[in-house]
Amino acid sequence: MVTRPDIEVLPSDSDSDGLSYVQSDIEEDGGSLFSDSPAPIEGQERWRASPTPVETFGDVEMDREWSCQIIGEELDKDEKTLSVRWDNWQRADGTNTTWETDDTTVDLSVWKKAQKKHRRNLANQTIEIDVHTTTDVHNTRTYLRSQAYQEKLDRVRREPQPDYFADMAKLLAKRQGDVQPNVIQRHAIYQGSSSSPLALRSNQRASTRQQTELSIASSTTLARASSTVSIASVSSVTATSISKAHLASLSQNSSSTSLPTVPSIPALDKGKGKEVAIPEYPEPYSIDVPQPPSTAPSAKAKGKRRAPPSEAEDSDFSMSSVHAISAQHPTASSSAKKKRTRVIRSESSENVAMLQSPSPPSPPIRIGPPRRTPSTPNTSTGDISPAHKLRQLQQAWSAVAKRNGAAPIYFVNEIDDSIPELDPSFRYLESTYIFSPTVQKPDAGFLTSCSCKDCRQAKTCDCQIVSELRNEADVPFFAYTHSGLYAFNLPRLGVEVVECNQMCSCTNCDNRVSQIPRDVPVEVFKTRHCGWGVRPTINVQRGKVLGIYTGFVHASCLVRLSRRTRLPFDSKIYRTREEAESIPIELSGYRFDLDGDEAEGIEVTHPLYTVDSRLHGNWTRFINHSCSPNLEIYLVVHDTPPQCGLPYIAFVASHDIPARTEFTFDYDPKTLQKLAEVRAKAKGRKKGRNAMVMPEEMEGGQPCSCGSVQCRGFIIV
Ligand SMILES: C[S@@+](CC[C@H](N)C(=O)[O-])C[C@H]1O[C@@H](n2cnc3c(N)ncnc32)[C@H](O)[C@@H]1O
Repeated sequence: MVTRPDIEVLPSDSDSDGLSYVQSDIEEDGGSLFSDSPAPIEGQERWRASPTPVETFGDVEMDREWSCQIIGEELDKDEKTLSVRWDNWQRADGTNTTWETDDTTVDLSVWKKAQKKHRRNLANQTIEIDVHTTTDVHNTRTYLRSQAYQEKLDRVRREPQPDYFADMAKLLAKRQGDVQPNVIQRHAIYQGSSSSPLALRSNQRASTRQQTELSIASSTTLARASSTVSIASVSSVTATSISKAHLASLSQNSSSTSLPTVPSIPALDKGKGKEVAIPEYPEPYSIDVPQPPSTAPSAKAKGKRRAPPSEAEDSDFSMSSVHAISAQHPTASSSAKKKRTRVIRSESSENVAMLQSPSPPSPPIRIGPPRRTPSTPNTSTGDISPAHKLRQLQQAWSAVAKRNGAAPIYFVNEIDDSIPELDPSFRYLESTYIFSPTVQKPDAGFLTSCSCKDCRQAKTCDCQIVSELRNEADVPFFAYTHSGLYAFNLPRLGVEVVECNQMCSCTNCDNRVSQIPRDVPVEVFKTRHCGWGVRPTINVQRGKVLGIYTGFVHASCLVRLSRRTRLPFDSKIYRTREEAESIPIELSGYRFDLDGDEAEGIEVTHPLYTVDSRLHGNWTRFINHSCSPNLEIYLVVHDTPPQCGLPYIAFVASHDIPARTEFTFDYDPKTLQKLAEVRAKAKGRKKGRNAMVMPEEMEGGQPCSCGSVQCRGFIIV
């Protein structure tokens, strides 16, 4: 109300739709405000005054009250002109609006307040408008809009800004699910010596491998067009202002906390395992030595696939549990059987339950020479018999295997009363690695994925196109047969089979053979000359893929990284691979270099890793060497890009293997070649000694007890 001495101004209804904006606030084309206004002349100011002159009232009666409403405004470059509608005045032609300058005595407060409110609403609605401090507001379409920007900017400055980086971290974490948001860092090029135990050796030319520098900056080299998640796409949906460097630092920060945690008591099964059809096995601890069926079930018939378990899911059982159990173990009682039934049915708490429930009465597992009487646990002292410990191992390992959809693992000792030497903290991992904090496992977004219908067509399956598995015409080919057996068609040792992965749209394709849960039950048994070994309880067909070597993966140049990691066998910290190789031979036999396939002297361009199965691992850690082996190994990847040096080592039957025949593989196939060369040179020396001549670099090997007629006499571990 009020104000101008000569005019009474009615308050305008600030919320009414009657607010009229002479200068449209949604004028998108930057053109003139009115359709009849002349088009702007190039180079001229856009903010030109309306050609309409400001009216003067002349000699109007000054003593009467004038009521009016502001109905709009027009903006010039520097000043605002208001359109005012007079209630008790009109021209001869009936029009009753006039233009008033901004310095009018009309009370503008209500109008301004209404305008401000309107602009605020506009600013709120236009959430798609990014606020950039660098934006020149004069490039926006209208003055009102630029005001809205300005007000929004002011508000954003006053209020906490959205944290794009936190959002991005959340997004990454969400996308990766269980997978840790790791990104491989740049690693210095390392000259690999490839002389460590169980090395996969071959004449592979490193030059055929691509350089692995999986920093975010170079991620595009890995993110093929078919990748369903790429950093590029991630950034585009969030804030374009996030630099890749920022993102990299984010990922790397998050990865610093990403060491997979391995619970000492396994986490409860939250149903993941239920996706898998778990074959029926005899209850692990209620069996005698299992009787092998006549034929091995085929992978296709039995092996339903499952998503690869997370490390935590896969892990499981520690020997300390054995001790915990043994301390509580009561004598067998009738109630034990009931409890046992409950435990077995309750998959979700299988290992936890093991700690609480007594073991069943001793089953007749054969242990020790037949003449000995099996000892029973002495509950008063906490001592338990070797037979009992074996049973507990069998239960525990089989429980984890079962949780992962895999067949049982039995333990048998028909030689003496020893048990396998396992560290008390040993944990069973059926099919995954545990990563050291220094290993930056690349996130799943870097995986190349496929969307093909038939992944057997290697040349059209995007996953396999990146593989080096190619024929002479450089065409990719499939690594497996139609019945899911390994085809033995790798051009050379060291070439990785690239299987389909979690990002592929095929969920159950034929290119996932090594990911099928093991359906061959195995028996860890005491051998006569080579410590503990392992054998199948059923016949195994040539080409059958049996499992992968699991363990703790660390960068090869840092064997021991953290004082928190308990390594009772070996407490020294090794800074280099050379130092690491100085560890006692009896301990080094459980390490597998993942780059052992590289030809010596050739520059290795990806980080070097070693899998150590002393504290974590599975049944494959018991596979002994033979100079006439019945297993072969090959490299396979499905949850890391092929170029980053983190393949799995898969074991495959290279012959038909009858049930209860020991599994063996050649720890160092390349030795054969070297040996032939050295022995050829040694021709002419005393006969008989020739057979045992060792190449210099093989000195330090240990005598081989494989018993094969083709025995080379020593093994390098
Ligand atoms: C990976 S472990 C195999 C499991 C091992 N036998 C055990 O009892 O734990 C490798 C170690 O087994 C022994 N070994 C394997 N094959 C052997 C062979 N042919 N002759 C002698 N010892 C062998 C060596 O001590 C070697 O360091």
